[in-house]
Parts: sequence; structure tokens; C-alpha cells
Amino acid sequence: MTLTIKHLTHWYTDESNKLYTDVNLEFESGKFYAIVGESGSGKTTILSFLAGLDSPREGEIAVDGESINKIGLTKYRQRYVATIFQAYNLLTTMTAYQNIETALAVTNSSHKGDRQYILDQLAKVGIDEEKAFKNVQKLSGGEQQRVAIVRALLVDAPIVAADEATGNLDHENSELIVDLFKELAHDYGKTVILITHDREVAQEADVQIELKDHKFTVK
Ligand SMILES: Nc1ncnc2c1ncn2[C@@H]1O[C@H](COP(=O)(O)OP(=O)(O)OP(=O)(O)O)[C@@H](O)[C@H]1O
Repeated sequence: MTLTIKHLTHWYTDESNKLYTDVNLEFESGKFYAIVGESGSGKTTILSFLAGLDSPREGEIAVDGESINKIGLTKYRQRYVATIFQAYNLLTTMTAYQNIETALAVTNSSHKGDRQYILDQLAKVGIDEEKAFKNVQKLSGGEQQRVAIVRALLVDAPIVAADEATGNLDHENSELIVDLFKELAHDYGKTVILITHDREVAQEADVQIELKDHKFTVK
């Protein structure tokens, strides 16, 4: 599967002040991409287009040549993308375990209600059993983020779009998440796209795309 950005141009309020002009990029299955850039450079904006949450002023996003607008953005989001955003949107009255259990219940996964499976998924991102049964508000920001990553990955989508998913994490946990992204790309054939301002994290990706002065450069 190939995800492409074709002739994308975008501005928010003032057409003479474009965020970017005629962007063309290609993302392939099995690769881990990092889009790196300073704060305000437009990383979240491009990710929101790739995730089908918003549409650019001009140009399009396509999956194997078919425009995601033609597929339908809702259908595209449901079938193709697992998104991980800075805001965790966890259910705050519940434990980490219950958040995953609840999310799993609405998928067509064969693991619904599978206690060991849920605990194993949480353990993969360093949430042990004790933490799994704590109310999520009693977990640190980084721990909440890791619960949110597990939840996003329950949806077995071919594209993983992550916004600063390691931003709140310390070095050790950041490594853990980067390793998970590598595994998703290399072992599960997913297209992983992470946006980050952290160059060290970006260097771990197979392909680094720098967003600077309104331009994307593939390294
Ligand atoms: N809804 C909006 N309306 C108007 N301007 C916006 C809107 N969203 C973002 N912007 C502006 O567009 C530019 C790019 O924003 P974006 O959030 O994509 O950057 P970013 O690289 O993700 O930044 P950060 O790393 O700080 O999250 C910024 O100047 C921002 O102020």
C-alpha cells in the first residue's frame, strides 16, 4: 500500500501566507517515517490531513492512487488509520485496563474481554498490572499517553499516524515507544508516520522528512 500526498497546498486564514505549497510525498508500507520540524512549522496540520481529520485547501491524499475523499473520510479513518494524538482522550473515570477493554469491545477483535491479552498489550508499553488497574488520572502524563497508544493500536489499521507520541516520555520510555513503532512497521508491515520536534527520535526512523521554512525535505 502506498499513501501519497499530491500537490498539496494549504493556508489557514490568509491565502498570501501559505503554510506550504505544492507538497508531494510518498509513504510506503513497512516503513517508519518521522516528520521533524520546529513548533508552529505545520506538523500537526499535515498529520491531520494524512489521518483524514481535515482536508487541505488544494491537492489530495491518496491510498494506492485513490483519493481519500473518494473513499470517504469517515470510511478512510475507520479502515485505514490508527491515530495517536497529544490529547489522550482517555475515559477518566476508568482504569487503564477498562479503557482498553472498552475500546476493544467495539472492535471486531477476537480478543474482546481477553484479560491476559489486554494486560500483555499494556505490558508491552511498560504499564504493569498494578498500573493497569489504577484510575488513569492517577497515572503520569507519559503513562496515560502509553495507554492511549495501546488503545489506538487495537484498531488493526495499515497506517499509524502519531503526533508527538514520545513528547511526554522520558528517554527510556521514549525508546520503548520508538521500538514499538519500528516493530509495527518492520514486522507488521504498517506505514508508521510520527511527527516530532525531537531530532534524536527522528533519527530512529527509516526515513526522516524535515519540515522547515514551509518546505518538506526527505533525508
Ligand atoms: N485552526 C487554525 N486556524 C488558524 N491557524 C492555525 C490553525 N491551526 C494551526 N494554525 C497555525 O498554523 C501553523 C502550524 O500549526 P501546526 O499546529 O500544524 O504546527 P506544529 O508544527 O504541529 O506545531 P507544534 O509542534 O507546536 O505542535 C501555526 O502557525 C499555527 O498557529
